[in-house]
Amino acid sequence: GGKWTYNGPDGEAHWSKHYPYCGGAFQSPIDFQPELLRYDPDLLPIQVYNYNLSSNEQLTLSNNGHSVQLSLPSHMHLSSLRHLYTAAQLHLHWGSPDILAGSEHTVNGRQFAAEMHVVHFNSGKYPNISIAADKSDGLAVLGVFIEVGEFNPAFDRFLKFVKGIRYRDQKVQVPAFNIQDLLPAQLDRYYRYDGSLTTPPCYPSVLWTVFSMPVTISLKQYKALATGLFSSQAQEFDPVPLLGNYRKPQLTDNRVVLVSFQE
Ligand SMILES: NS(=O)(=O)c1c(F)c(F)c(S(=O)(=O)CCO)c(N[C@H]2CCc3ccccc32)c1F
Ligand SMILES: [Zn+2]
Repeated sequence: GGKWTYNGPDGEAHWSKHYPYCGGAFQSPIDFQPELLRYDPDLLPIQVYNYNLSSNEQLTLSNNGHSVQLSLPSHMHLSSLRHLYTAAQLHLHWGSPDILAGSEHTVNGRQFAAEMHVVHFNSGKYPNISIAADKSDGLAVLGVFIEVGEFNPAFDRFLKFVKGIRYRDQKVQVPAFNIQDLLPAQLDRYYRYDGSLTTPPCYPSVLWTVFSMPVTISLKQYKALATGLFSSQAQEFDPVPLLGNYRKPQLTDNRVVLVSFQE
């Protein structure tokens, strides 16, 4: 799509000029404030299928100018939801090298260092993600909060290759690995609400599942993300660092956030 950024004249306050949904209702991310939360005992633990990819498969790691993105094969899917959702890609949102705050969703005002999104589309109803992207039941995204702490070997399976995708539109092939190792141990504790893409075109088409348990990566791993990437192309003169690629929390429009846990 057109050019949009996270700051300046094309920043998020201006997105709705070219992408009307960005100024609409049911936008994401949101702040999970205690008074919005309602426990729902019917929320089952998330079940992932075929996330354990074999290492002789290859995945495409790319810099799309807005994030670092890892393509995911179509035999990976989520099952415990009303429809069958097939994986498409995962990407991250992060802060800056000195400000370790870059998650999109926040918990009672607390922003985590980063956030990973695993994007799936409703393959039971739609042939591909582009068709599904603007349908109200089109997408299901898993959100994972990331804190800085212990080194994370699973994240290093792709973070160690970011040197090869420093500039926009660069891609590298990386050996596949068990994508479930990127998720927190507890898949039964999560926030659930209806929202949108957090980037233009901001379609209100996402069933959000954000795990309450964060994962950790080391400071060195975080810095690889926050200092290693540019949103500009390799041949451009003034390189634009890719950092702070998170949208601020949006109005809740009296939406209820269901939680699968009680304490
Ligand atoms: N935070 S988020 O999960 O809402 C989200 C993003 F933050 C994000 F950056 C992207 S993107 O494709 O990398 C770039 C802009 O669409 C997508 N891409 C999705 C949205 C629609 C679409 C269509 C085809 C392929 C991927 C996507 C996304 F769903
Ligand atoms: Zn995202």
